[in-house]
Amino acid sequence: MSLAAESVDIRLGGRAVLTDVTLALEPGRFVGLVGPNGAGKTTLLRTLAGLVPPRRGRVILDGTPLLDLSRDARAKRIAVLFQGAGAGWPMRVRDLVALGRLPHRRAFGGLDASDHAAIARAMARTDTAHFAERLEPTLSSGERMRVLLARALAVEAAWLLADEPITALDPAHQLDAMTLLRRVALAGTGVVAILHDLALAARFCDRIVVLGAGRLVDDGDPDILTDRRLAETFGITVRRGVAPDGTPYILPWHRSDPPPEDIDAALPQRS
Ligand SMILES: Nc1ncnc2c1ncn2[C@@H]1O[C@H](COP(=O)(O)OP(=O)(O)OP(=O)(O)O)[C@@H](O)[C@H]1O
Repeated sequence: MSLAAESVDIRLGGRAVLTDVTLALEPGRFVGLVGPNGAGKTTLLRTLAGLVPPRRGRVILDGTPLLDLSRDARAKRIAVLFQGAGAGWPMRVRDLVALGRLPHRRAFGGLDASDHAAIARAMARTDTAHFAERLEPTLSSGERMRVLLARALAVEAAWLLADEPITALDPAHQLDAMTLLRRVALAGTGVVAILHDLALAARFCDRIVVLGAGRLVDDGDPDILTDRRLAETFGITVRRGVAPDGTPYILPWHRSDPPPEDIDAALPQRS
C-alpha cells in the first residue's frame, strides 16, 4: 500500500500555497504534519485526499493517480477528518458516526452487522458512546472533534488523514487521541495528523514532516526537531528533558525572534 505526493504545486487565490512537495507515506506509521500557521498543512492533507487538484505534479494511491479513482473508491481507502466538518444539519451523534460507513454502502442496503460493529468500535475507542443519542450541535468543541474522529475511524480505511484532531481536546483526551492514533497506525493504517502541539507530536509520532511557507523543509524521526529547525521554521526556543522512562520531551518556551508587538510584558519572566 502506498500514498504519495509527487512534485505537487498548488495555487489558491492566485498565490503559490504548495511548491514542489514530494512525500511518500507508508502504512503502519503515525506521521505528524507540523508547521506554522499558513504553511500549507491543510492544503497538503486535502491534496492527499484528492480534494484539491494539483496544478503540477500528482498524488498516487497504490500506483494509480488518485484523481483517476471515483470519489467512492477514494473515500473507502482514505478516511479524512477536517476542521468544522459537521453534518451541516442537526444529526444524532450515532448517525453522524455512521456516515463513516457510507463509502461501503451496497446498492440497496442499509447498515449491516459489520457496519454496526465498525461504528460501535469507533465510538468505544473515542469515548463517544455515552453521547450517541445527543444531537451534534449540542456538543462541545472537544466532544464534536472526538465524534468526527469516530466517524473517520468507522471508515476503517487504509489511510487516515486528520486535520488538527487534538486541538480542541482537554489534556486527558489529547493523550487518549494520540495513543489511539498511534495504535491505529500500529495496527497497519497509515496515519497523518496535522498537529500544533510539538511536544505531543515528538512524543507519539514515528515520523515528523515539517512544512514551512508551502515547502517541505524536513522529514524524519522526531529528532529532526532540532533547536535550529524550531528557531528557523517555528520561531521558537524549547526546553528539553528526559522522562523517567527515558523518553525525551520538548516544551515550547520562548519566541526566538521578536514578537509582532511588545507582548513580553504580559508574559511571566521567571527565567
Ligand atoms: N481558497 C484559498 N484561496 C486563497 N488562499 C488560500 C485558500 N486556502 C488557503 N489559502 C492560503 O493558503 C495558505 C495555506 O493554508 P493552509 O490552510 O493550508 O495552511 P495551514 O498550514 O493548514 O495553516 P493553519 O496552521 O493556520 O491551519 C494560507 O496562507 C491560506 O491563507
